[in-house]
Amino acid sequence: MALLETSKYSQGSVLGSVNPDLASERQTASFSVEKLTALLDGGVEQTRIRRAVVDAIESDPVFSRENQYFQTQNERYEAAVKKAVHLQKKMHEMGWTENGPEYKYIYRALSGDVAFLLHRVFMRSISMLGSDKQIAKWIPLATQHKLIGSYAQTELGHGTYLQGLETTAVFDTATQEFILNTPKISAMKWWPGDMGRSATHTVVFAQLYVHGKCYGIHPFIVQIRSLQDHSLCPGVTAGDIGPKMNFEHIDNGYLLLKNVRIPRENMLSKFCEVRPDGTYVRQGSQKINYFTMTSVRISLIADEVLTPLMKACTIAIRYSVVRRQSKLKPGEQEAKILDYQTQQEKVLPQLAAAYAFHFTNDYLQELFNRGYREIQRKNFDMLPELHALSSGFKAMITQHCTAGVEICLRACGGHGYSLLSGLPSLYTKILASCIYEGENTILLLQTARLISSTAAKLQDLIQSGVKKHDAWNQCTVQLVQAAKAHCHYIAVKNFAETVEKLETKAGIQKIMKHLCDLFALHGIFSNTGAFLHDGYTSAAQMDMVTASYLDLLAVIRKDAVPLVDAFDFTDKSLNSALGSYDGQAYQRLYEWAQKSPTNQMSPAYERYLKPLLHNTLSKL
Ligand SMILES: CCCCCCCCCCCCC/C=C/C(=O)SCCNC(=O)CCNC(=O)[C@H](O)C(C)(C)COP(=O)(O)OP(=O)(O)OC[C@H]1O[C@@H](n2cnc3c(N)ncnc32)[C@H](O)[C@@H]1OP(=O)(O)O
Ligand SMILES: Cc1cc2nc3c(=O)[nH]c(=O)nc-3n(C[C@H](O)[C@H](O)[C@H](O)COP(=O)(O)OP(=O)(O)OC[C@H]3O[C@@H](n4cnc5c(N)ncnc54)[C@H](O)[C@@H]3O)c2cc1C
Repeated sequence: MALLETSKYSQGSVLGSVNPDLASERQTASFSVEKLTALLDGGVEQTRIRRAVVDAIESDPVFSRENQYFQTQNERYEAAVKKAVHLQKKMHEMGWTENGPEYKYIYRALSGDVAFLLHRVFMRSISMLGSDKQIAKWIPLATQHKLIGSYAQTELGHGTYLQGLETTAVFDTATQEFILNTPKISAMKWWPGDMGRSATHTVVFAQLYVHGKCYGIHPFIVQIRSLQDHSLCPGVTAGDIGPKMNFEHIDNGYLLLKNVRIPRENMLSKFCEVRPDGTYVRQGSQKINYFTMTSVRISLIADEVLTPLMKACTIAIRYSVVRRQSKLKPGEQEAKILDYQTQQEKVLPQLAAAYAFHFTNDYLQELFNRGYREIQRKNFDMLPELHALSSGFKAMITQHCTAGVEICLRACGGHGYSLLSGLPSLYTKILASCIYEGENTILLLQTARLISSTAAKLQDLIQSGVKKHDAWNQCTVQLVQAAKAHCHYIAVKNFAETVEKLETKAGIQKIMKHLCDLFALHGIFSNTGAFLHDGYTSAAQMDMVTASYLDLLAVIRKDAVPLVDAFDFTDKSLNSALGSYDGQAYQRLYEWAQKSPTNQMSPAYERYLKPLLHNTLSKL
């Protein structure tokens, strides 16, 4: 086997040679991988900065994820806190700052395996909903980690229906304080990240009461643990909610409040305020207090949703060219599984979606920044559109990418089911994105409030005497579908417009055009019924769609490995025995399995197995 020059990204003790089945795939790229990486990063300089951050993080043993698959929840949490604390030192050492060019690459370089995730959402809430005075007081403390924050909105009894939240904040004019209570078990805050063991403060969302009148949900800063000894503050009960499907590194917790008093100044008051005499004043929609969610629904797409799909595509496609199984042509050697059309039809549409949503994310971020600038000028006109788009795209993209990661996992057969492939962890983590920051169905229904076609049915039902809420409920399945289609259409349109503007040099525009066509055709191919039902396409046209779709699979298959190489993930960030740059999957699986604690002698032998076998033995 030729000892080919391995990428600087290959790791570990394996021979160090690239699997020739993988090497050959890199020799026929129709485009410049380096130029595509630079396009994804937004320029050559951005690629350089990102790689420098990756090198600095991955060369530091504290950030290693090598044993991650063998750790308990407690070990994962402790390691994540250690990394979060060490990161502060690292940032200082490297001269990285929150506003510096390196900051946005740190989380991706850590593969998100770091504590205090909700501390960032805590800070985002204060930046967006706090007055200038509150920002000046709390943001420096949070930036320097002189406190650790959380975001406590969801309760045991309510996550979706915010109007139903039961935590109360009653204004006491005499003492100029709010008194916070979670009056019954269903009011207990449940799920807030960093709440279980880390946070000293949190933003609590509670129903505001002044002089007996309820003003709806508002955000309040509450200290929950002592800054001296981390003991719980008076009236506060808090703890960890226990084992989860993933996010073992984050201490999701619960919070009970019993007559906890906080100063009037602790209600976040950029847009809503309670004056000393109890007068309530608000600027703009009352929903402005939901704005943190709107912003996080867009912020989470890149790191929590696109990166996992890109990693899953990288693992599944590299594995699909080193895994040979069964004979495609009699008499020849076993085929690479990526040569089977069905394998192409599994993984290549996911690859196209990863590129499509990368460009969708750029579009959303730009739209959000424009809307946020207006809101900062107290012009709330864009708020409804921002809400509708952030809700719809968060739901559509998380749903699409979660399904895509699962397809990549299943496309790797038995080895995909091993934690050592990296795929199960990617899947169980991305799955949560369909639930948190707004369960997807709910969010699609928010978008669907704009959808005209089903409005007609809604109108007919109401005119026929059906009550409005019943009529709405009887249309929700179609509304959800319509909202998804609406967002998918925008994603296709945006991808096509982006491709139009790409440089033709280096084969970039051509390969992006193929991916855009595949993404669009896959959308039609997967929803044949809807397109035929509406008379939008004829059966003959649908045959053309199918033919073009399947032809494109064979075309893109030739560039599949260079297309995932362009995502530029190091072996350490993939943390996958199947997806390494050198394609030595079998050697890594075997090598990594030896590290598993399950290969140390278990007490089960002496205690149970040996007596069983010997007892049986004596009878033989
Ligand atoms: C900070 C850096 C971040 C970096 C990235 C970090 C990523 C980290 C992610 C990983 C960690 C995950 C952490 C998870 C945290 C959470 O999950 S926090 C909790 C999230 N919870 C939710 O999302 C709750 C979902 N429910 C709702 O949003 C609302 O209840 C609802 C479903 C939208 C309904 O609203 P409601 O007021 O209850 O009733 P309606 O009648 O439906 O709406 C009334 C009108 O208000 C408008 N509206 C609703 N929401 C908004 C909004 N956000 N913005 C603007 N407008 C809104 C709605 O459209 C109605 O308007 P009209 O039609 O004009 O009446
Ligand atoms: C990993 C993770 C981290 C989280 N972190 C945080 C955090 O840091 N802070 C925080 O506050 N919360 C957090 N959450 C909670 C999360 O925001 C909620 O779980 C989410 O908003 C969904 O609400 P729910 O759990 O009440 O689901 P429910 O609303 O009970 O959903 C259950 C089902 O009911 C359906 N349903 C509900 N209402 C309607 C309706 N009107 N019409 C049709 N169907 C409906 C839903 O579609 C869904 O199928 C986290 C959750 C997870 C999984």
